[in-house]
Amino acid sequence: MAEHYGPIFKLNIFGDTHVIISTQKIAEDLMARRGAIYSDRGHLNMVHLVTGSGDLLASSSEGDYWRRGRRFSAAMLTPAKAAQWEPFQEQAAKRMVIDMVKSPSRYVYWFDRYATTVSLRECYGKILTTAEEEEHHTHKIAERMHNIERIATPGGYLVELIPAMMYIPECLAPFKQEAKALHLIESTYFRQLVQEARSKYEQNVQETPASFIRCFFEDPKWELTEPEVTYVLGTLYGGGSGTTANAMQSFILTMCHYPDWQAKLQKELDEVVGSSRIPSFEDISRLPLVRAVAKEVLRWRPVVPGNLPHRLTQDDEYEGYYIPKGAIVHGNQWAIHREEELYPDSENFNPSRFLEKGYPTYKEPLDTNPNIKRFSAFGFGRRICPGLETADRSLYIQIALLAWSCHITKKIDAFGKEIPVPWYDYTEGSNVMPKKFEFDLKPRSQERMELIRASLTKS
Ligand code: HEM
Repeated sequence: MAEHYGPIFKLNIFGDTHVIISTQKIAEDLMARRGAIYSDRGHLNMVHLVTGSGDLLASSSEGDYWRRGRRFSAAMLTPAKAAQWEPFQEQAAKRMVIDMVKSPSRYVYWFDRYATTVSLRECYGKILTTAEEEEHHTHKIAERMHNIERIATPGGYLVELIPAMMYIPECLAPFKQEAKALHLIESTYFRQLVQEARSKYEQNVQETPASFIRCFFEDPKWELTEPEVTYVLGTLYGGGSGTTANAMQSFILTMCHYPDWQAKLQKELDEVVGSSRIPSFEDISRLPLVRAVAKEVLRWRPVVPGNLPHRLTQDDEYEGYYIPKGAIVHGNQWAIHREEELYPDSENFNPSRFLEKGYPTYKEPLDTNPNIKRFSAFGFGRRICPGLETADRSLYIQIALLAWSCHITKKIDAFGKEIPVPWYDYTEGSNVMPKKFEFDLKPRSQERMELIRASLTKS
């Protein structure tokens, strides 16, 4: 569409103006530089009903609740604060690798479990001790995210097209009954997590581990009520769970398609880390290819290809182009990530674009670049993903450990032929992942697996 209509164009959908932006420059000019008027969100009646009163931070209007919730989230997720979770991320990544080797076909679960255990630890200080507990919470948050995805999908509910339906009494409106049931499930779950954390905190403050909720309990400056913080944390927990896991699924898919890049990744890890110790966060500054691969996976197969829609709060004009107040503005990541001037030969997965002089996206020094700070895969302006400092660490450590210890290939069928892996067969919705595909994953050596296992039992 962008090729046909240009880098910015308008669509009228059932009376709403939608503006589609397909270049980095326009996205930055409008959503970042004019962020004061481009940072509201569109209102979805079903999301509003399911989350109680529009309390999901990611979908809430740019009002007082969003500002306070956003301030709290940003303070919890600064680079310095993000670093404190590295030991848990390393631990969870090692467990992911060990189980992945045992059962690669359960890859979706292993990546989801990684994200769930890390998010629960960060948000609520919660440590899961049994496999049953892990399964329970991993499924619970995955199901919740699928429900939100489903109800937020355009065209799913008539009430989004005919807002007057909101006046129909609940007993005559099945959509309201469904929303109420979903609200009860998710709000009960989020509330239980907060209550459990509070009772542990009140029983023994000294023993309560660091977490976002502990910061909330200890400091009244956040000016959030407990019901509000319950949903802010619910958003961070949910936001951190699906996205990182989806990106890791795309990483596996990419390695199946590009074995040469996997070999280069393994070479970098072998040179920097060697075979007698495990990669850790301390190595990341000397692993530019690990960072470049993570960034290129997010560029090539963005997790949120259409970004989350921003809403304009007053009439605006951009280079002679009129954009009315209330317009719903889409930063089309899929197209932005395929801008040829920025990403030459953009259909090709090529981490060199961040590592070699001559590419427009090359940047020195290579001990900190490439990185994903302010990268379009995380959105734009005041609504940019607040979780990117923990997301990048999660991607780096999982990619480093997987590539150091394992070899990922396409699967071979009973006749010795490779089972093809699709280039783009993804789920629909705002937050996408590859549909289930087959691949093979083998340890590069038993010694490396043994090192991982031994380090796990030690800590
Ligand atoms: C690979 C991982 C991730 C990707 C690709 C991703 C991507 C995004 C994108 C595209 C947005 C919308 C930005 C916009 O509207 O312009 C967003 C918003 C958000 N993300 Fe992430 N995210 C990731 C991980 C995380 C993590 C780990 C957390 C929590 C710790 C998180 C929490 C949030 C929240 C709370 C919002 C809503 C912000 C707001 O509306 O003010 N995300 N994310």
